[in-house]
Amino acid sequence: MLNHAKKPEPVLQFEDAAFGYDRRRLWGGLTMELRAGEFLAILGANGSGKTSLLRAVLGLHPLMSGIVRVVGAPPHQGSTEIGYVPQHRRIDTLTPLRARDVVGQGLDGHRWGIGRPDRARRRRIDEMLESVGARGFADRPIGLLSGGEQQRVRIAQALVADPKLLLCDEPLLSLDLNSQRTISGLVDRRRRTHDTAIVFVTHDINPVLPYVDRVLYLAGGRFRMGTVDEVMTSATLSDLYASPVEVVRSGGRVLVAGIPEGADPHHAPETAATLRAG
Ligand SMILES: Nc1ncnc2c1ncn2[C@@H]1O[C@H](COP(=O)(O)OP(=O)(O)OP(=O)(O)O)[C@@H](O)[C@H]1O
Repeated sequence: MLNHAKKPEPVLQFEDAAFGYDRRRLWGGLTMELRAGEFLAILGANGSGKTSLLRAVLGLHPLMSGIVRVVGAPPHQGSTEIGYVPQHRRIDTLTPLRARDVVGQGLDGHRWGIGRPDRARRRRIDEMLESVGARGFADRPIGLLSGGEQQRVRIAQALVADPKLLLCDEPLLSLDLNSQRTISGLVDRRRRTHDTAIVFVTHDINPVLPYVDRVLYLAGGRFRMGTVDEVMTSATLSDLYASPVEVVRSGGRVLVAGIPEGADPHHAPETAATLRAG
């Protein structure tokens, strides 16, 4: 019997896409598809255009050329298909919002927010807070929570309207190791339970190493895309940076040394020293 089942539509699609500001091109020639439940990590040098890629997906800035589609349609601001965790900034201690209010903001303008009785809305928010382990501080002012707690709340806000695509911009920045593990684990669980596709910008692959399906690595106007094993190698990164870069797998971690100075201050020189010592 012929199988007429249609291949599911990609959640995110780029076709020969190029991005830049004014006439300055940041990257180009990007063709890729992300399917439901896939976990894509975006790594790369500072200023290589990782956040800009998210801006293109959010419809905040047009591509220079090529095509980007979110669930088959051109991106547009306020899309209900996308949940977004912007780059981490500490929230002011005087912000007069409780954690649950911040999660509730994720429903404003969405189908869950309109015409629903308060009780249903409240239940939805409670479920979301529970799923990220934030019920215990649901009624505390957001500004008084720790960095890791605030980040749980931000993720709950991004997911509460049940998007098909979750974009996270450096969600682990300035979190301790435990919180990094918690946050990465939460994001992974979501894609497993809800088939949400994940785009996760990070300067360190290690906290998400167990979860990542593919890596998109941007540097110097070029990129490489593939599995961790394909991309995180000395040969691939040396080629991308046009300079010798050493990648070593040790104790289940990926250690990178020799990123050219100025290209990525997150990869501090001591990493190289540690590598040589190890
Ligand atoms: N609105 C804008 N107009 C003009 N240039 C911009 C704009 N936004 C960002 N840029 C520039 O584009 C480049 C890429 O910025 P982007 O934030 O996308 O990089 P990134 O890879 O996310 O960097 P980082 O790792 O430092 O967060 C930078 O040189 C930045 O200064």
